[in-house]
This record gives sequence, structure tokens and C-alpha cells, in this order.
Amino acid sequence: MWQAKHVAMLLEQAGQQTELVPLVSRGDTDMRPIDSTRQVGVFTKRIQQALLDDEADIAVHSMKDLPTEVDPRLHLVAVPQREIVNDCIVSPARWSLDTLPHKARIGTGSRRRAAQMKHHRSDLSIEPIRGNLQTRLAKLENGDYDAIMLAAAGILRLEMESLPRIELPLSEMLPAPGQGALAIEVLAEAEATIAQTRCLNDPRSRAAVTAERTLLANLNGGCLAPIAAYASFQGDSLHLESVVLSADGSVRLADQRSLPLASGEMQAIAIEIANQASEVLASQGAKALIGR
Ligand SMILES: NCc1[nH]cc(CCC(=O)O)c1CC(=O)O
Repeated sequence: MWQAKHVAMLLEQAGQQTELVPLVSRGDTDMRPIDSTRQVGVFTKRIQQALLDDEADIAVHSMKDLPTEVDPRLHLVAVPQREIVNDCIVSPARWSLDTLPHKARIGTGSRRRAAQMKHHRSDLSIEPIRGNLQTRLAKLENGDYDAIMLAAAGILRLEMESLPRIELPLSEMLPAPGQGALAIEVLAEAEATIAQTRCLNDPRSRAAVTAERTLLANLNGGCLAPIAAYASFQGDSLHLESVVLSADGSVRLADQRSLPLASGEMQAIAIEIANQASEVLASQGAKALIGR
């Protein structure tokens, strides 16, 4: 709802009228451990269906939740300015990755977060958790976990800035492809809506997300894979950091590279840098790690 209201506000600032269409997705209601369901698009399918059924004109997703497979009936018209990309450890004592007690119990359903935590701290006990933020925080307060992991962007969007937490540096915890970014989808044939929503696009945020998601797609990883990637603009270059891990964090393949922006069109550079990175990671055995 925060994300949809945020996009409505941006559109209203651009002189467009909007109406909110609240929806509930399976991702909101299904409390089974996310890894066990092996489903993709649990947060996004319901919203996409609203476009196909003409219940809504504009879909607002978390980019991180949007599967990389493209539905030809839909068009990703815009990626707005991206938020903070980091992950956080939430705990009353504000433990960091280094100060967490020995064998602390960490609540996360993310294999990417679990593997990176275990890579740095193999003693930690990673335990599954589901539910919305309020549910997760209640479980933390109840003592079910010593700490839980959350995206900083989600905490800020829920206006929970006072939550006791440590933001993890990218060197310890690289984000999921697309983390902290929004995705605006419309029907591919909706030319008028495309024209009205194009103004929401931030070309640099879009290029960064394209690089990260191309890497993910090239390695056949869904949103559940232990794959992390972060693209950023550094001077006159696009920079891409990517990491693929074994589930237990004992194996960690990493790649870092830059391409000058002068070498071509920005979206093409984003795809090229991802292709180079995924080729190197694949040659080091990334695909076997992901399947494990
Ligand atoms: N899978 C749930 C989800 N999808 C997007 C966010 C956070 C916001 C974002 O990363 O854009 C979250 C929660 C979390 O990872 O803590």
C-alpha cells in the first residue's frame, strides 16, 4: 500500500489523477516457509491479474519480487528512483554480524541472506520465518529468534525508522537483484497508460536493475536462489558486484567489474556487464551451486 500510494503521489505531482485499488496477494496470506512452496511471483501475480482483468491500469510491485520471466501481455514501463538497497539485522541489542552471540538464532526465509550470514558466521542458526513485518517483529519480541533480517527499504516504507537495527555493509551482505527498487507494469497494449506513466522512470535505477536481473536470469536463479547482485554508477562507469553461494555459505563465488558508459546505450551496457559477469560465474561452477 505504501508503494502504491507513493506512485500515486508521483503521478499526481505530474498532474495525473489516480485511484487506489487495494489487493491481497498469496505472499501476504501464505505462511508456509517460502522455500518449501517453490512458487514464483507470490507477491506479483495477483497484481498482474488485476491488469489483465481490467481491475487496475497500473501495477506497482517490489522489483525484487517480480520474476524475471516476461509475460508478453505486460510491459515494464518504469523503474522509479531506487531506495536504500542494504539489508538489516533487527535485534533489541542492535547486534551486528560480528557481535551476534555464539549460535544466535536468526529468522530469515531467504537463502541469499542465510548463505551470506553463514559465510561470515558458520556458528549461527538460521531459522525460517514468514508473515508481514508486524508478525515477524512479534516473533522476535516473543523470543522465537535472537534477531531477524529485513530489507532497509521495507522498514523505511513502513515508517518504522525507530526499529533497533544495524544496516549491513554491502561487503557482508549483498542485496537481492532489484532490492529497494519498484517496478511499474501496465498492459503492453495500453498506449495511453504507457505515455502517462513513462515519467516515473529513472534511467539509472532502471539500468542498474536490468544488470542485476539479467545476471539472475542468466544463472537460472529465481528470487529464492542464493544469488546477490548490486549495480551502481561510479563516475563514468556502470559497476556490477555479484555473489553466488552454496546454501551453507561455505562456497562463495564473487565477481566485480565495470563498463564505461561511453561505450553505448545504457540498457545495452547493463545487459552486457551482466552477461560478462554471469559467464565468469558460470565457468566457476555457479549453476551447480544454485541447483544444490
Ligand atoms: N519478499 C518480500 C519483500 N519484497 C520487498 C521487500 C522489501 C523492499 C524492497 O526490497 O524493495 C520485502 C521484505 C524484505 O525483504 O525484508
